[in-house]
Amino acid sequence: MNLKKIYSTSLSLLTDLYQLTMAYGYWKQGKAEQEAVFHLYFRKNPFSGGYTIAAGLEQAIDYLQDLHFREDDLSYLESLKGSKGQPLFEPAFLDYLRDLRFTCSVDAIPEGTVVFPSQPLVRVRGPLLQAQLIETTLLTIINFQTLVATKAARIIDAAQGDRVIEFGMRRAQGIDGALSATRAAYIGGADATSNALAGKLFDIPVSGTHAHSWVQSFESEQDAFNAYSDAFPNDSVLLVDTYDTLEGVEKAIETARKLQHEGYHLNGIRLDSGDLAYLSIQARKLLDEAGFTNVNIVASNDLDEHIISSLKQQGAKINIWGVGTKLATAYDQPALGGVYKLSALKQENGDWSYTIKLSEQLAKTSNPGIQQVRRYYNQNGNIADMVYNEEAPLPDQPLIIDPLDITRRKAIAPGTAHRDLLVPVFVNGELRYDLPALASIKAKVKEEISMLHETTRRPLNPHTYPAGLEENLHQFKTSLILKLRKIGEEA
Ligand SMILES: Nc1ncnc2c1ncn2[C@@H]1O[C@H](COP(=O)(O)OP(=O)(O)OP(=O)(O)O)[C@@H](O)[C@H]1O
Ligand SMILES: O=P(O)(O)OC[C@H]1O[C@H](OP(=O)(O)OP(=O)(O)O)[C@H](O)[C@@H]1O
Ligand SMILES: O=C(O)c1cccnc1
Repeated sequence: MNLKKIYSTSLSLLTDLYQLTMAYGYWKQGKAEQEAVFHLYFRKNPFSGGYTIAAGLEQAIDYLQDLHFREDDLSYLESLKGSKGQPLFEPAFLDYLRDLRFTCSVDAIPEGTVVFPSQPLVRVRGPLLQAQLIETTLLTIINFQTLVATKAARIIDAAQGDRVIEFGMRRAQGIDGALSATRAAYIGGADATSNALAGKLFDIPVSGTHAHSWVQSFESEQDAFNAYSDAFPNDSVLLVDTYDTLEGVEKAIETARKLQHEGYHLNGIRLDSGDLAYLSIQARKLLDEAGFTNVNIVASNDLDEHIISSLKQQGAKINIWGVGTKLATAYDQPALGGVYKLSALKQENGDWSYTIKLSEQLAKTSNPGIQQVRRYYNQNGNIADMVYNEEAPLPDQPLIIDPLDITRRKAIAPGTAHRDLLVPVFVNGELRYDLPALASIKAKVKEEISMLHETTRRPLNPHTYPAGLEENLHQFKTSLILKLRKIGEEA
């Protein structure tokens, strides 16, 4: 399959087959237009961290806005056969799909917001068939970008204000993995990327050094450095570890002298192996002694937030961090585990019927209702988050209950400042959301993280931020669980 063809196709079939078979079933049952509410949320902060950064909404919006089945999609569906060779879908259903346009209302938490487990990042309300159909695509977009944006934020925190360049494309999960990872890493705080297409598509600053092959292709390391700096007299970062790192630094200093003589300056050196603390300290000493105090020291080699923190503690003299594999692939936790669950269905009499998915594990039992997330804060930062049912009245003094440990409760004093996190994105299929620029999403992440207590930010065994269900919603959920368990026992 030609890559160009993949990237120009409609995304309507970028879904699991079961979304289409359920759509057919709903249509046959006359349930296609029944109003339903789904929520997209995750159950656990990734990387054993204390917070998560929401990302991916812009691409989710793109997908929803363009949701329609083209003739080539319909021909493909027409060609699908059941086990007895009969067509999987009847022609009248394909006609229904041909005319289908997205008419749901969608509320979402803006990209770059700090979020916590069980909070809906996206709420979809509309015809059951449509709201169901979009599950997998929303999840594939939002799960991955949220994961990588969170990883990036942790790495940025560890770098304590130093520049971080994302180098991950070669190890990313395929082409879209690379592009999405670069976008999400930039949102999470990376300053630049080596990925030129992502630079072009998303207007992300691009940056880079050179590879070992550049040095290997010359007679000597010195020739290689001089030649590279001839091409980029003020923008060369020389990779010094092809043969012997500290000898490489000496040669880079020679090139820096040559550049200085010609009225230019060496931008930096890059270390890519060995003991990065020791080598950076020695390299800094050599550079400083030669008068090149402004030459940057870039480091790369399987870095992540833990190694960066350790190198900082060891007094490493690295001021730019190139981070690839472990960022772009979210190496230590390659999936977020976000889910999309049905929580309400409109009955014929116009009343909502609330639904949950039971599980032996409390964490896996979904929440009912038409949910909103309220964040309480004061001048020192965030106090607590509460998921509540928008359809039920809220008490003056709400009580937040941790769904996983009902003894963990937080009462909110009347008048505490708050804001609701889910904002309207589509109203009956019409886009009503001004997409923020990537740079402002990135700035938002910084601001959002600054609202968290340092104990919630710490990478290891962080304090659990108070986030839970409003008491009435919690009680309603408990009563639904008990009722459904009883039904199960009677059956
Ligand atoms: N001082 C240090 N403290 C903690 N971790 C370090 C330190 N120096 C380097 N590291 C990390 O240790 C790992 C060492 O990687 P590795 O075993 O591949 O060694 P290497 O010297 O880089 O070898 P190679 O030449 O194969 O790249 C990398 O993840 C690197 O970032
Ligand atoms: O280590 P990462 O965080 O993924 O950063 C990107 C890596 O990619 C390049 O080398 P490559 O991995 O191709 O070769 P190497 O392993 O021999 O250095 C670069 O020199 C970095 O080491
Ligand atoms: O520009 C670099 O130094 C670079 C780019 C990709 C991967 N590793 C390093």
